[in-house]
Amino acid sequence: MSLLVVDRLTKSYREGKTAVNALSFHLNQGECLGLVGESGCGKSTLARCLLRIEAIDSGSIILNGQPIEHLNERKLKPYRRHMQMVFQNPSAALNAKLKIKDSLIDPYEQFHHQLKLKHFVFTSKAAYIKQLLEAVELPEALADRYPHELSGGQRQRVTIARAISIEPKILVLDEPTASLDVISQGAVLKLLTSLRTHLNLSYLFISHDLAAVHQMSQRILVMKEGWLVDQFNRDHLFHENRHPYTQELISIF
Ligand SMILES: Nc1ncnc2c1ncn2[C@@H]1O[C@H](COP(=O)(O)OP(=O)(O)OP(=O)(O)O)[C@@H](O)[C@H]1O
Repeated sequence: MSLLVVDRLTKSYREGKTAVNALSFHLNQGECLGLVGESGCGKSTLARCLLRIEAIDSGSIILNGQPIEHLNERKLKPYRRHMQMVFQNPSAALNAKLKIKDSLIDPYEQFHHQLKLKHFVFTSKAAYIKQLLEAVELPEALADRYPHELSGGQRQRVTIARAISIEPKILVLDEPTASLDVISQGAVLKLLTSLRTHLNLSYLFISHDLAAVHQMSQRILVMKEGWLVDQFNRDHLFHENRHPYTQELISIF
């Protein structure tokens, strides 16, 4: 059974524009599914819909066999834990007034009643924070700093540590390296790949960068103007029967 099944998901904004059109796909346990498309094609809207940050018009989102699209906030809470998101801009995602350790502990404090951690061990707040920082290859000393005292790459590692802290099944990664320089981008992608294996995570990896999506993913979805126009195994990227739009993306690969 797939971990996440999305069936004919549709989302329009008030202006009448349909940002996501009858989109269907599935995500299997342990895989990285790439989603590529140019700016404005609806990638972030889809991500926000999956996380139920944004209401959908129609379609269904089935997480672990349970339709979640109509659940109210109270009933949604047990499912929220299983799907976490990493945003493009770590500065916006972290509270500037909180020390790193306080941002990192926040998901645990929200969800600890329902957590059965398998990888991390909670013996004390300090010991747990130390494990989280180690997992994303950051020095323990950063725990007492504020976000502005970290580099962009370090800040994104903190948001990744926070997302994995409650051991979700799925990470929705929305352009997680777009705000970073090329060296940090490569390092963060490498870290994400290693975390997926070690924590048995599944990723929806969203990017406008086909090369990054190809590097990270086992299967690839291509979106254009709200529609899913192509989907294929990563090894089939260069097949001649690719959609013309995918071929256009390949030409600027
Ligand atoms: N809150 C909103 N209100 C109205 N229209 C919106 C809103 N958010 C997105 N849109 C529109 O929906 C479409 C899809 O936007 P979306 O941000 O999902 O695309 P994207 O592929 O993630 O783009 P980018 O890569 O630039 O972030 C765009 O036409 C955008 O203008």
